[in-house]
Amino acid sequence: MIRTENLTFQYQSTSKEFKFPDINIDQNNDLLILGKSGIGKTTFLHLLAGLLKPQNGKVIIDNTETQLLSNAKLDKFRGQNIGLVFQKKHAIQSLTVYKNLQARLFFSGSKSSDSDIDSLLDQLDILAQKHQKVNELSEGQLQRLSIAMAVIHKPKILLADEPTSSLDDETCKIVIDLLKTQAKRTEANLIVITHDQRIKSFFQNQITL
Ligand SMILES: Nc1ncnc2c1ncn2[C@@H]1O[C@H](COP(=O)(O)OP(=O)(O)OP(=O)(O)O)[C@@H](O)[C@H]1O
Repeated sequence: MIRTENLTFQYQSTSKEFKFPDINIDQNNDLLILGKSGIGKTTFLHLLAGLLKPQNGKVIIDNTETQLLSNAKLDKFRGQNIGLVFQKKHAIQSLTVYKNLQARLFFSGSKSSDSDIDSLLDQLDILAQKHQKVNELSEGQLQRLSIAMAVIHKPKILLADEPTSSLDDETCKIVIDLLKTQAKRTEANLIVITHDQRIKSFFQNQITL
């Protein structure tokens, strides 16, 4: 469960103050956040993830007000409870798919059996690439690995930043289906931010910034 109250944010070097609408998502629900380029979608997502701290307002995940946590506690909380699918891929290039997932588990302080890892890679159709290095993967396989890395530790909240903007229609649908399936599997709230109008029909709950 995630909700926000009266969130505002201002980058240090600028005079513009962002004011974000309140969101309130119950367990197992998804939300699509739409908005044109530059409106503040990534900024909002970073506030939800605790990568930025708001000037005012609250971000409440389960019963934790994350903006009140110290930086160290926030890092730990994020590592355990939040899965992030970014536009830029965060895997370590020189390591294999499997080693990247193990590293992700290590940093989140969670455990997963080898058979669970295999099952996830199989669902994402990259099991054959398990022992391949990241720099040997195709773009589509990299995208699937970034989803695997975002969900391997079974986060409560799965946040995706423009996961489909560079994809063709067919792959776009596959990626949204994968995100939804994985969110269901871990009983996570899925929040997707995008300017990609194609994915509107996939989400019941939507807001526009
Ligand atoms: N670190 C920063 N310092 C100052 N201004 C920033 C910073 N990051 C983003 N901005 C500005 O804040 C505004 C919102 O940026 P943000 O990335 O949140 O928008 P967005 O809606 O995600 O855009 P896009 O769809 O193009 O990715 C933009 O005008 C951007 O230039």
